[in-house]
Amino acid sequence: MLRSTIQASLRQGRAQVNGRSFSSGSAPHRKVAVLGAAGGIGQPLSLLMKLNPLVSQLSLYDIAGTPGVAADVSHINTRSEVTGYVGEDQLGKALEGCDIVIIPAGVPRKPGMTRDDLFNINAGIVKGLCTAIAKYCPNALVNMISNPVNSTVPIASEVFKKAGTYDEKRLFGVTTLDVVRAKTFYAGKANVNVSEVNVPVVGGHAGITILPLFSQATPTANLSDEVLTALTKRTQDGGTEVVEAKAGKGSATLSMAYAGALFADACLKGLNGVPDVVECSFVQSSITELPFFASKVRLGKNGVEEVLGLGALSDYEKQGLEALLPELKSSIEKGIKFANQ
Ligand SMILES: NC(=O)C1=CN([C@@H]2O[C@H](COP(=O)(O)OP(=O)(O)OC[C@H]3O[C@@H](n4cnc5c(N)ncnc54)[C@H](O)[C@@H]3O)[C@@H](O)[C@H]2O)C=CC1
Ligand SMILES: O=C([O-])CC(=O)C(=O)O
Repeated sequence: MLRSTIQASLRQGRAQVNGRSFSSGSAPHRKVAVLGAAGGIGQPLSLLMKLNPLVSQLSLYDIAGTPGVAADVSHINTRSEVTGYVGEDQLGKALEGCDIVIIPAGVPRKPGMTRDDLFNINAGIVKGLCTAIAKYCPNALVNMISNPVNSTVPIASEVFKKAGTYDEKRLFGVTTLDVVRAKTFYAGKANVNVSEVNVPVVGGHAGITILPLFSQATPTANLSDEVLTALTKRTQDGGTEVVEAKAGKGSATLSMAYAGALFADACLKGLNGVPDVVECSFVQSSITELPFFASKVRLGKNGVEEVLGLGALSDYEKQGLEALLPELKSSIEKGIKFANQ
């Protein structure tokens, strides 16, 4: 995982790709852009991507503040060359030749808001950035962090369709933070080593659309229904827990940067041909009646290699799945409608 990759790179300047070890200089060239790089997520995410030896070129773009962030991050003695780009005039250069574009651009929540309350501002931001991606790096994998993910991913798909560049294998809503939280909370209650925990989280990325499948969690533990319900609710409300604790100063940034860096690292490994890279993500899907759905996805050289099924669900999880479908459907439709206005 990212942690071991980073440690290995710092110790030896080497990267593991497809079971082979490359010196950092000989791993495949990979350009990664962070759009919104000067923000609360963007800055620590830029730092973590700078530590990733699979990245050779790091492109940091924002509407303000990127020269400083790029100068700062560029002094770190790791493989990638860092360039800062500021303002729309420089967006094309930031994107040209990108293998992966990570998008944490947009406004965060304040207490009392839902993620959907961000739609009016963030939908336009995402539409603009995706229009540029279609023009300057149509083959890049897009990692969408900007909320509401349940709508911004459908917006991106429509923008790409209109531009004639849509490839469903290359568009991802980043739901890794839900998995990170589910693992942490589960380990606490199950009293197991958190580094060994796996929990799939499916559905979408807002409230009840976030459905952790604790019945499939490993290592297994005999938790009561009451505990499983509490764990599910805490995972669904994890974002709100942080928004309230930050009391008006934004939403999760550090844990999101970690989660975003993990997901981008998985995408890089997939591109580089590492086998059996599986992460949960909100992607075009046919495993439910909805056109987009988060589930386990096998990543490969072209992005999504396989969307994996849900596996066996408990009765509680089956009910959660039924309950989330209408809300997720309407968020998806809202995004599609906006993009086609
Ligand atoms: N997917 C997930 O799990 C999570 C998603 N988020 C979302 O990530 C987004 C960013 O959150 P923060 O970094 O905390 O916000 P922030 O306000 O600290 O940073 C956002 C950055 O985006 C930039 N920006 C605005 N318009 C832009 C444009 N057109 N092009 C490029 N950059 C632009 C701003 O200048 C700012 O630097 C929010 O929408 C938030 O809800 C946050 C946490 C978790
Ligand atoms: O809750 C928010 O607004 C930010 C977010 O998506 C999360 O932390 O999961």
